Formats: sequence, C-alpha cells, structure tokens
Amino acid sequence: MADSAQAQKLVYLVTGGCGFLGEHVVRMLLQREPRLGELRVFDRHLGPWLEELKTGPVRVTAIQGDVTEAHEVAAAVAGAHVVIHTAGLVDVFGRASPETIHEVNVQGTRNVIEACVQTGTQFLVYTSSMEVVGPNTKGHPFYRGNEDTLYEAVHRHPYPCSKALAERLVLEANGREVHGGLPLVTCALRPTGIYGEGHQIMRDFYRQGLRLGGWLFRAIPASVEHGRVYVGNVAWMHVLAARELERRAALMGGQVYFCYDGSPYKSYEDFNMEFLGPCGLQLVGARPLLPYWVLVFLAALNALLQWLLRPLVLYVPLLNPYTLAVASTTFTVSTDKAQRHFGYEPLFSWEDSRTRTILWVQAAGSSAQ
Ligand SMILES: NC(=O)c1ccc[n+]([C@@H]2O[C@H](COP(=O)([O-])OP(=O)(O)OC[C@H]3O[C@@H](n4cnc5c(N)ncnc54)[C@H](O)[C@@H]3O)[C@@H](O)[C@H]2O)c1
Ligand SMILES: C[C@@H](CO)CCC[C@@H](C)[C@H]1CC[C@H]2[C@@H]3[C@H](O)C=C4C[C@@H](O)CC[C@]4(C)[C@H]3CC[C@]12C
Repeated sequence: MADSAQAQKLVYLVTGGCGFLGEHVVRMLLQREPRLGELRVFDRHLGPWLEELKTGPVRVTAIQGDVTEAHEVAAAVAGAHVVIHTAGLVDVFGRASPETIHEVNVQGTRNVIEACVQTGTQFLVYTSSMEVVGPNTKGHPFYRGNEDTLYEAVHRHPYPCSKALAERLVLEANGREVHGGLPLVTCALRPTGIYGEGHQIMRDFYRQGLRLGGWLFRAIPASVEHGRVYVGNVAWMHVLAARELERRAALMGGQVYFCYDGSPYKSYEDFNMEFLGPCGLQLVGARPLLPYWVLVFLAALNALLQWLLRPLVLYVPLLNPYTLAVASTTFTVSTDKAQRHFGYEPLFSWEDSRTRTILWVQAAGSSAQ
C-alpha cells in the first residue's frame, strides 16, 4: 500500500463475511473501495448470495472456514493487505457453551492476529462491541458517553467477557512486527445494537407481533435509552477505517471507536416501533405492563428452565437475566472520535436507515427467510 503504487489493487479479507454485519461490509467494500482487487469472504457458513457477486469486476473468493482453526485462517490471510475481522459468536441467549463462545471470539481473534503476523498482513480492523464497556453487572447507566468516559466495566456473561478479551488482544497487537518487518496496525470498532436489513431479532419481534394480532406489550420504561446504529453506517465505518489505517497509522493504531450515526436515542422497544409501527404493529402501554420484579422473576425462571431442560432440549427464550439487564440499563454514546480520526460521516441519514429497515421488515416478515 505504498504511495508509489497508487494503482495497486488490494486484497481484502472479511471474516464472518456472510453474517448480518459481514454481508453489509462485503457489499460496501464492493461499492465503495476503489482500490479493491480481490475480496476474500471467510465464513463457517457461506451464503448463496455470494454467487451473484462473483460476476462483477472484483474477484470475489468465498472461503468456507473456521476461525478457531489456525491453519485455515492463515491460509485465508496469506497475501491479504487488509483484514476486517467481524466473525464472532453472538450469543446472549445461552445457545452455545461459555467455552465455545470463548473459543470462537477469543481464540479465533488470536488466530487472526497470528496469521497477520506470520503472513505479513499489516492492517487489521476488529468488530468489537459496546458490551466491552457495558452495561456492567451493577446496571450503571452509560448516558451518551464517549471513548474516554470513565465507566466501571465489569462483566460476568461469557459474550461480553469474550469480546473484551478479544478487543484487548487486538489493541495489544498494534505495533507488532509482521513478516517482512513492518508494524501491524490495528483498531477496534464498537457498535451499539445494530439494526437494519438482515436483523433477525427485529424480524422475530415483527412475527411475534403479527401472531399476537398486531400488539406488542411494553416491558421496559420508555426513559431507558438504548444505543442503536444502522448496519449500513457500521459497514461504512469499517470500510473507511480499513482504508485510512495506513495513512493515519500513528493516530489510529491501537484505538477504539464507538460506531454511531444519526439514529435517535430511545428505549429498545420504542426504537423498534420506529419500524414495526409502520408495518402495522402497536406497542401497548405508556408504562411497562408488568412490575420490574415480575420481569426479574420471569428472567430467572427462564434461566432455571434452560439449565434444567438442557439435557433434553435447548430452551432459548429471549428474556433472561442478562438480556433484561441490557435492555433495562441506559447505554448510549455521543462521540465524534471517528470523524476526527478518519473523517467518518454516516453514509445513511436516519430517514434512509429507517425506510430501508421498514422495507426489509415488511418483506422478511411475510416471507419464510
Ligand atoms: N448484532 C449486533 O447488534 C452487534 C453489536 C455489536 C457488535 N457486534 C459484533 O459484530 C460481529 C458480527 O455480528 P452479527 O450481528 O453480524 O452476527 P452474525 O451471527 O450475523 O454474524 C457472525 C458471522 O460469523 C460467522 N462465524 C461464527 N463463528 C465462526 C467461526 N468459528 N468461524 C468462521 N465464521 C464464524 C457466522 O457464520 C456469521 O456469518 C460480531 O463480532 C459481533 O460480536 C454485533
Ligand atoms: C425485555 C424484552 C422486552 O421486549 C426485550 C429483550 C430485548 C433483548 C433481547 C435485546 C435488548 C438489547 C439487545 C442487545 C443490544 O442491542 C446490544 C448487543 C450488542 C451486540 O454485541 C450483540 C447483541 C446485543 C447483545 C443485543 C442482543 C439482544 C438484546 C439483549
């Protein structure tokens, strides 16, 4: 990526490139990265939609692989200029064991870093999460905070623990010498709750509302702010960060950035209604219909049932003590660090993000995808 080789075409690798966020990153790179020569899409499960991308001017290489297998990762990374590591096991519902979550999110990330070092890949962007910071186990609010806001980040749940460890590995790897003698340059992006086309929980809420005759019932007070960011803007931020890492290595290397855009500050349920409302659903109640202690009880009961039933069947309700804590603790960001460091501006306005999401919910809710 030297200046003398302006016309050089670059090889990008996106791990987890077939996931919700990964697919948007892949499509965004193809649309918005003029220096892209080859795009490698690495995922445990490859999506059929990749086929249509193979007919375009950029070489798209689909690689079925597992980030926990160091040799598979090394083979995929070899010869890449930039890695966007977005693969991860996103599980706050108790589907996977804590060991599996750790293996994929922490060991997988270690494998990606080591592959960069061994093969001489110099630029690594990691998809971290707001949950590296909070909400913490004490339920402290994080109200429109930024990357420098002091907050007691204490976790017990395997998912935030794994994301925090993985993020630390990525940041500590900044400056390590890669094969060929150049320094590794890394940064981590921390999305809040991502929404947009492909957001399965949103689709599930829509279907649930339809089953209940068009009604959803408020469980969380409207005053609890939950940070949300549009998937297209998160993808754009990844593309821009990856592009600028070389030019601004000294400034960006080893840094973290919250992902943000113009999405309004609202409670989790009120925010979802921005999309589900125009799709015909109504949220019942200006206040939660059940007292908070009842939700706490139900969440604990769900956790107990999950544990008791585990030998027989996997019981994975939406509500558990952890998801209740995340949904009912204020956590929102207000920052311009990405703008200051690498010129990020959201590509999609709130109106665009909203319209695109509504159209997707309508289509996804009525089809069997
Ligand atoms: N969804 C959110 O609200 C959110 C918010 C903050 C951060 N994140 C982070 O963004 C990233 C992407 O999340 P997402 O919501 O798109 O999840 P997702 O589950 O839709 O995508 C993850 C992708 O990683 C792949 N993957 C999982 N294990 C793998 C393995 N062992 N080897 C190779 N590929 C593997 C999956 O097949 C999937 O395609 C994750 O790292 C997640 O922690 C997500
Ligand atoms: C109490 C219920 C009444 O309607 C609502 C429960 C909603 C929860 C299932 C979700 C509330 C907040 C979500 C999380 C948040 O948006 C951020 C996340 C970070 C990311 O790294 C992974 C996904 C998630 C943990 C996301 C998961 C679902 C919620 C807990």
